[in-house]
Amino acid sequence: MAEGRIVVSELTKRFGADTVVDHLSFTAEPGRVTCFLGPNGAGKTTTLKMLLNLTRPTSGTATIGGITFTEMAEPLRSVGVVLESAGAHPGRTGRDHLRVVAATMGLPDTRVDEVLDSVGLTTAARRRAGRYSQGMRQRLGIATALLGDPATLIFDEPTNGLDPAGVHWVRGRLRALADEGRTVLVSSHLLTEMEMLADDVVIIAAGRLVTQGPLDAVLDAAPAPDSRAKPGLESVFLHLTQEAEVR
Ligand SMILES: Nc1ncnc2c1ncn2[C@@H]1O[C@H](COP(=O)(O)OP(=O)(O)OP(=O)(O)O)[C@@H](O)[C@H]1O
Repeated sequence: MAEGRIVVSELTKRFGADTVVDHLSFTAEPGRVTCFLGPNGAGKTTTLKMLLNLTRPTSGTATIGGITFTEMAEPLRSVGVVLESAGAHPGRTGRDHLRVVAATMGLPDTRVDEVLDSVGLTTAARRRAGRYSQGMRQRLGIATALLGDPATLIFDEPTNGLDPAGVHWVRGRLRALADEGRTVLVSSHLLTEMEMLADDVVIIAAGRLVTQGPLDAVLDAAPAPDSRAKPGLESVFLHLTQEAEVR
């Protein structure tokens, strides 16, 4: 699955006079969960949109497996995406939603049943998506992203609004997907949860890279708030992003 590597290089986005992503470069590697972190308005969603060709970069490049999203012959089979806003039609059952998406990709209904099973949604699959709990909606989103067996998965705030069991489940699922060799990029604000999940972190503030690297290395490099304890991701994040904003 090495083909799923994400490479963001000198990516820049301006809206009028505002530079919201500023010469940003980072990578997300196959077989690892990379957590993409930054304060509100830092440019995370804009970066993900450029990666997925939902917004055109002002300059720079963002590639997945060496090519841009637009260059992919079968993007839905290469990249699975779970964005916060994405959802099924409320009047459609979960299974029917997946069948419609599968049909556009030329996939059989047997694949729908496989992904339903893999996210634990088989029994709820014949209920209308409009009646799903937040946790079921999140599982359906993940099932949709997995349909084409993509090498790369991109999640925007995957644990927002979930109860502790739901959060635990999503974390386990994302870990398993990375362990299968997939590239997993997760954008989130929830630092404690990300600390339990991340192999690598990419932290941005005001559109610029603040730091990136393996979680342990990022934590080790940070100045300890006191000599007794190793700092956690939250204190490192606050320290680095506040420092970046002051500059
Ligand atoms: N279409 C647009 N036109 C003008 N400004 C925009 C547009 N889209 C985003 N922005 C601005 O770009 C900046 C970055 O927004 P973005 O949504 O990428 O940040 P974010 O890191 O995802 O934030 P959050 O964590 O709050 O979702 C913000 O200041 C936002 O107002």
